[in-house]
Amino acid sequence: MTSTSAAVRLDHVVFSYSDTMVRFDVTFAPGEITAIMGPSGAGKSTLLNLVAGFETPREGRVLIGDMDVTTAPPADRPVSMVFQENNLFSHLDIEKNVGLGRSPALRLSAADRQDVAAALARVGLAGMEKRLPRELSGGERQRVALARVLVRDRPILLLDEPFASLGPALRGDMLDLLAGVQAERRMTVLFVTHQPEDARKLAENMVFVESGAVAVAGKTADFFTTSGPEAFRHYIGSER
Ligand SMILES: Nc1ncnc2c1ncn2[C@@H]1O[C@H](COP(=O)(O)OP(=O)(O)OP(=O)(O)O)[C@@H](O)[C@H]1O
Repeated sequence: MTSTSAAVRLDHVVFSYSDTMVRFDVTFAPGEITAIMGPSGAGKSTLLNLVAGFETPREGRVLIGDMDVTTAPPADRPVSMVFQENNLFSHLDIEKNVGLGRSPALRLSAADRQDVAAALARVGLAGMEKRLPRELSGGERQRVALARVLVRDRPILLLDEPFASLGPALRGDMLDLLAGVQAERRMTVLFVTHQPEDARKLAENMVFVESGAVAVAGKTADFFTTSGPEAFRHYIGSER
């Protein structure tokens, strides 16, 4: 089971909430991880919501590979999403929460159940199938969300500060897990984070969003040199 890599493109997209307008014209490299950084309120979550289909552009197009998904409902897009929290249904055990990635009605074949078990083992949660989300730590809950991504097996993964509420050591473990999973599946990953070191560790590419638009896009390594973009250096508080 392998997702096929696909680019994500926002082609001259314009979108507005009541008093905020964003304009995005950007392409995310297929099969790679791109960190999306920028000040609070810059429009990072809005960008992910446009790709996921929770918001629809007023102008422009959203493309996933060759597919124009501009007006497609979220369920029809080849996308998985993990938020900072509340990814799981509290009344369903872990196995069912992961199974939802395969069948929203939880009609699971024997092969589906095997995939659920394999995904839970892959994220280090074998044996916890019957627990409820409240019986897990915050880090374990995010592992469950990742296991669901694995059984869903879509080519695009959107992550909105998924590890922000975890301590540094745990965050490091989760980044390693995510890097491993991405290397196996070659998903196109858009990873919103406020942590420069997370971007540096995980993401080959970086998109810096400011005031509702992409201010700079490039290789992550270039952002961290002394001649990296000034807006980014200012944002991370570096005077280098
Ligand atoms: N549902 C909404 N209705 C109206 N305005 C909204 C809505 N969601 C976001 N906004 C506004 O759109 C702008 C961009 O918000 P967004 O959540 O995309 O920013 P962000 O970069 O993800 O911020 P943060 O880093 O704080 O999560 C903000 O000014 C915000 O107040």
